[in-house]
Amino acid sequence: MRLDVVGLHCTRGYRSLFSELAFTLEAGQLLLVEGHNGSGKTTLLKTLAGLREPDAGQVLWEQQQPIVWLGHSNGIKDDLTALENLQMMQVMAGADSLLRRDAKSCISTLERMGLAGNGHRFPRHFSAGMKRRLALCRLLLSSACLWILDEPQAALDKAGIQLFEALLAEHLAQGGSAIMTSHHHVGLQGSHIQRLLLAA
Ligand SMILES: Nc1ncnc2c1ncn2[C@@H]1O[C@H](COP(=O)(O)OP(=O)(O)OP(=O)(O)O)[C@@H](O)[C@H]1O
Repeated sequence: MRLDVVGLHCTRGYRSLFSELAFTLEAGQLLLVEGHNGSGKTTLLKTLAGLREPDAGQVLWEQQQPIVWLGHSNGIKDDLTALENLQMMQVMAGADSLLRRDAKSCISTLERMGLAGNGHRFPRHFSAGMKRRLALCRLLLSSACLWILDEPQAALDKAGIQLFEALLAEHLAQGGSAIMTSHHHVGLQGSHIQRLLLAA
């Protein structure tokens, strides 16, 4: 997988957030997008995910690939149980046939995310951190090579952050890539990590 960003320019209202932005992301690499509130991180991530058009420039894929998108909103349904939410995530990730949906993998995913025993509960009764853990289950249920994550650690406790970082490290070690924002310290290190500071 290879993603090239060339001459990217985005405005919001009358304000230019960034221009002539360029970078390349390859298999196994993580891009950390940093910057203060309002500097344009979410706008950049949405543009990279194809959820909004840039004002100029291009986002080029070597080969169009499925992605996992996780924004500020958890994208979970309060009126479905946690397990039903996971089944929905499996379908969204491409398991469109009833036969391919796998209840066992949903249960083990909940266990891995520290939500064992909560499968038949409704997320409307979950804490904010539990909802974020449920949302992060989509990372385990998808085989997409690129994760685009907007403040994935929001609302997570220390154990939740460690769990997320372990998932991310595993994904990168397997040749996956990720682009994420964070106002928290990210405890991963190495030459496969790039940083991009937006300073609008
Ligand atoms: N729908 C919108 N219409 C007009 N301006 C917007 C809209 N959404 C965001 N903006 C503006 O775009 C700028 C960048 O917003 P963005 O959400 O990308 O910032 P951010 O770096 O992700 O911020 P934060 O760290 O607070 O999440 C801000 O100045 C914001 O006011």
